[in-house]
Amino acid sequence: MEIFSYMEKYDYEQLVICQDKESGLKAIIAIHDTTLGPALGGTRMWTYDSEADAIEDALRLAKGMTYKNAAAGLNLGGGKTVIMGDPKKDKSEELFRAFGRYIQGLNGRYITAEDVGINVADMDLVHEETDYVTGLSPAFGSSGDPSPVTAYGVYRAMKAAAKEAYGSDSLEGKVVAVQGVGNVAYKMCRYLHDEGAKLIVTDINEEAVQSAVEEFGAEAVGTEEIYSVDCDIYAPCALGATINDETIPQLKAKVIVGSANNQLKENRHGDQIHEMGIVYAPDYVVNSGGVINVADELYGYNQERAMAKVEKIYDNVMAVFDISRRDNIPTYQAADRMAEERIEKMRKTKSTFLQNGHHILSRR
Ligand SMILES: NC(=O)C1=CN([C@@H]2O[C@H](COP(=O)(O)OP(=O)(O)OC[C@H]3O[C@@H](n4cnc5c(N)ncnc54)[C@H](O)[C@@H]3O)[C@@H](O)[C@H]2O)C=CC1
Ligand SMILES: CC(C)CC(=O)C(=O)O
Repeated sequence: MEIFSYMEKYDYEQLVICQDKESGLKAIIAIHDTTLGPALGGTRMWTYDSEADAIEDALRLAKGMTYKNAAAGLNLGGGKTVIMGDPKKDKSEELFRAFGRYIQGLNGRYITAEDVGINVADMDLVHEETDYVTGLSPAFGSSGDPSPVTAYGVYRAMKAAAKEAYGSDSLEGKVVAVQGVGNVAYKMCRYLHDEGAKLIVTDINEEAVQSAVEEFGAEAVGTEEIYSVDCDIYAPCALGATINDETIPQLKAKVIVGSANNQLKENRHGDQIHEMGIVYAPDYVVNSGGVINVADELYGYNQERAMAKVEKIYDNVMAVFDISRRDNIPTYQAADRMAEERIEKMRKTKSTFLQNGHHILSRR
């Protein structure tokens, strides 16, 4: 990848490569756009095949956060970190504290939280070195693990998409094919099961699958089978790019709603599923519950206030469907339009000179 051309094409602000020999830290912090405020986005720890893959993932995820935060109505820009390493083997206090020092060095331009491979205890270690971290233990007066709230938001989004596709938002009797039953999806499955949905699940982690079978009476299928099962709703909840040339022809679902980031491999796949009449609830509108919850920490965490905003994910998804119908565009474009319009309006508002500026972080 030609890094500068890529950054120029999608208007990225900054890419920070962090290396610490002592702890083995190899982290990439990508900041996409800070028009709305400091960039907030989680840290992912993953065994990437190459440095180029890691950089590309950080960049793509950071841009997604700009749109997610804007569409959710947050006064925050978009950024993300990836740490190259195996979350089962390579974690240490030194690594997370070294990482925390790099974040502190950005002086509030970027605030982090959990993502795949990272937990609350890891973020507590990062907090030893920086204030610019959220999703800390409730013992710090913080909001804790964002995944239960993300799960609730995805469930609400699924109800909105069901309303759009079937005229009723009840999920009773609906068959939902869940790809990846990790932190978010497992909790999402509980809401679906309680409402009477039938679950088909897959995961590379056998234990997680077994638990879903036992607790929710889910049917287990292989990782490649999940695309072609007979179902009403496909819920991609593992990693990104699963809506692609190979999988689209296999899909039987009428609705796609899941927690994974960057579900469309390319935009043209969003066009394709739109033409097929599939109701696609755009990923970053659907999975914004976690970031809405951790962002509330910046005002002094209040669970009731945060959950009131998470409830609105239902309306946000509906607003995307309305824009899609009004402008006759696929839903992924409708979501982008909603986010971009907000960023542009705020860019104009913020162009008025203010002596000492005002910053969301000054409230902490
Ligand atoms: N945790 C959160 O609050 C948020 C998570 N997300 C996104 O949701 C997705 C899931 O996140 P978490 O549940 O936190 O992560 P997780 O790591 O707990 O869960 C992911 C699950 O997918 C499974 N998996 C990986 N590759 C697979 C494959 N090829 N086929 C089937 N299963 C596979 C993993 O074994 C794991 O159980 C990620 O894309 C993440 O970026 C988005 C917003 C917030
Ligand atoms: C998990 C979050 C708190 C933020 C994030 O990185 C995301 O929404 O993808």
